Amino acid sequence: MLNKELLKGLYVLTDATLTPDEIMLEQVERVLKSGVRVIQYRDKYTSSEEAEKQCIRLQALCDVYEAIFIIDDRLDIAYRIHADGLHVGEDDVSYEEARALLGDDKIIGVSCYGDIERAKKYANLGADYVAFGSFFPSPTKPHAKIVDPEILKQAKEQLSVPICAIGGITEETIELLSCYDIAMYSLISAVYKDDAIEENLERLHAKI
Ligand SMILES: Cc1ncc(COP(=O)(O)OP(=O)(O)O)c(N)n1
Ligand SMILES: Cc1nc(C(=O)O)sc1CCOP(=O)(O)O
Ligand SMILES: [Mg+2]
Repeated sequence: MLNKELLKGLYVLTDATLTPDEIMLEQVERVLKSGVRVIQYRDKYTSSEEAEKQCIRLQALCDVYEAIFIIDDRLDIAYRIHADGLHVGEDDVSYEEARALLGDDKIIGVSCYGDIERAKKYANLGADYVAFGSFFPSPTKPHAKIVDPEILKQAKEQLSVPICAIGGITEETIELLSCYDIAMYSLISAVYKDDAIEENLERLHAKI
């Protein structure tokens, strides 16, 4: 049975550039050994066949650490490999379709950008978390629209599901969000910007 209580703290995503397949498993295991318990595979380019093989490896690794493994966008792979969960955005498969296929026990997160009404809609439909952002310029997603962090205050007041922030979150910017007392902070480059993964995570953990 999935432990949805683990939906808290740092939520670390993979990246086609910063975590290439040949070193991804080793990097993710270092992240898990540092105490992170929510991992996401996010890759827009790899073929479905190769992505599925990598997701099988990542799910097995997360199982060893009793961590949650979520796949971005790719409902077919999440279903076929019985992944812990899926993350969907506005241009992806619908939340409703994903929930119908994956069932109630799996975790489904929804991107809500700067839209509190979208978050309320999907939280009411049963989304297990909602993600807002980007709050700061993101090296990984430079064209993402910047969102006012005040939406996190509204979300805390109006939503009862775990709230997640994403976009340009670093050891400097995370301090600007910690006052909102949200459940999860999603990040990529602040962790994998260099090979000092453990030190990067230690500094980030100290800020939340
Ligand atoms: C936790 C979390 N939040 C946001 C995203 C963004 O996903 P992405 O597929 O890059 O963009 P959208 O499809 O949501 O517009 C994510 N992967 N994880
Ligand atoms: C995957 C993603 N989604 C975003 C959104 O705004 O929806 S920003 C983003 C990239 C996050 O990477 P970094 O921590 O390197 O900024
Ligand atoms: Mg998406």
